[in-house]
Amino acid sequence: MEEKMDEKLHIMFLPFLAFGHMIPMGDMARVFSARGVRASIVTTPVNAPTFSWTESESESEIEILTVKFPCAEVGLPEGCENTESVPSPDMLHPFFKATTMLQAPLEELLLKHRPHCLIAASFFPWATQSAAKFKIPRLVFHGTGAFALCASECVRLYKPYKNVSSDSEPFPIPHLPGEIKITRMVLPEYIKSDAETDFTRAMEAIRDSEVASLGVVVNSFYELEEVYADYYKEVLGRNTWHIGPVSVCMRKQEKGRRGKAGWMDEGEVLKWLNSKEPNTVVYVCFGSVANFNETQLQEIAKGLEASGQHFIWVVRRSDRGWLPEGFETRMKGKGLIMWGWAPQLLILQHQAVGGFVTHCGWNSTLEAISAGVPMVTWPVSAEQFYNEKFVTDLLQIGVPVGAKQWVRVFGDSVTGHAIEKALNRIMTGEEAEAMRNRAHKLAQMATAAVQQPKGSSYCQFAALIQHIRSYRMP
Ligand SMILES: O=c1ccn([C@@H]2O[C@H](COP(=O)(O)OP(=O)(O)O[C@H]3O[C@H](CO)[C@@H](O)[C@H](O)[C@H]3O)[C@@H](O)[C@H]2O)c(=O)[nH]1
Repeated sequence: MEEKMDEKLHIMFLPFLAFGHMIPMGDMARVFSARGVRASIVTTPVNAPTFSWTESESESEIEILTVKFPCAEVGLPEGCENTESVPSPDMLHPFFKATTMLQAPLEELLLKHRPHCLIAASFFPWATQSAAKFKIPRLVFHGTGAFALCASECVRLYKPYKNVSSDSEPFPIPHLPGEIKITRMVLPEYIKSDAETDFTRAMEAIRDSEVASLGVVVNSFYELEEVYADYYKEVLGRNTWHIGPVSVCMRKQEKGRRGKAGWMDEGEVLKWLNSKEPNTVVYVCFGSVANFNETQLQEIAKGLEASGQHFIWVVRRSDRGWLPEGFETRMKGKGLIMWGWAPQLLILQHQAVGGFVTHCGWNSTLEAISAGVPMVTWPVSAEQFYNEKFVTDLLQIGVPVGAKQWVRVFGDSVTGHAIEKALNRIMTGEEAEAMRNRAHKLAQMATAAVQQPKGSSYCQFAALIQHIRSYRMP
């Protein structure tokens, strides 16, 4: 590209069409915009409202560019434009196919707007090549932290699961600093199988495009995972910039507007929390993908009731028939069920919240770390079992509930008693106190990381901008 030192830098964002990507990339675009960069986000019409944090469009500093999502072309119902609205697991394949068809419309936008850099989600492996056609560098956004990126790459490279005799035999992840032990049960099937499938080919394309890209932006901060940030960069050879936690930079009025509209007005939720003492409420939420069957939901209800703790529990369905008899009446004032979606960031940051039962999606994990809240870890799928190890073994700010099996969407079964026990461990007693102290220190570090002029993420952001400005595509 031509000399660009004087013109306003323009970064185009292409988030994957899932809340776990759209939310942090939206936050990230806000961070870039707040630091004087022109930011635009490419998405589809149904997902566009996810990126409107302000009352009116004219107030927004971020340009939203929409492209049509080819639902009909792949046999998806009209309006099915993000992973949450995919009606059944067998429709995920057409959904992914439709995402590959966004390549041509993206290229039209790249040609028209000529950004200085494209930050695209890892699930768009073709984005590196598309951007290169216009001599635009591409950065990759994975959505997860350096620890999980390193752990999964070491498992892929060294295949340690081949040398154990049973699914439950623990083995260390070779070459990964820290003697981290896992079992074959926490690995997805596609990793363990030698068969070549569409999925394994897609994963390979993702890796190749990452290597060919300008580098990786990580929503995390260097001090949190120093050893792994260095390992990812120096041993695995990826150019990386840790510029998070991006959610910490969101303005107060934007925090309740992430994702989609909640089941309850945020003012009402805060009022309810204000009526509780500090560190007495448990927040229970499993992100935007994981799900549980009715038996498991009943066990969660039993565990919450038996623990005696106050709680806010987000349940991603609207029918109530499965609730234990009289549960809502008994829990009146004590517990709040939010049917659908909650303003998670505001809840985690409230002083009444003292514990978080989480599936260990990276955004939830990092949001809890940044808010100084200890966790009960209940991983389900994706890279969540690695994040659990990070929280429990390395950071020591959480206790595992005991989920042992990687499952695509529906979580492994856990008894109410196990939930009650884990809740008591993070909420009361000496162990809880020690975890809370460690969590508070990490939260202070997270805030310091994004602060000017010396915060590590603040500085890495400046270095990234400098790198983009001076970079010349070969
Ligand atoms: O009621 C809710 C539920 C979720 N959230 C927000 O939604 C995001 C959820 O993200 P995450 O915790 O990462 O969970 P998933 O939605 O499951 O995210 C997917 O994407 C992540 C990033 O790649 C991965 O780490 C996960 O494993 C993967 O399942 C977070 O910002 C939450 O604050 C809300 O605001 N309200």
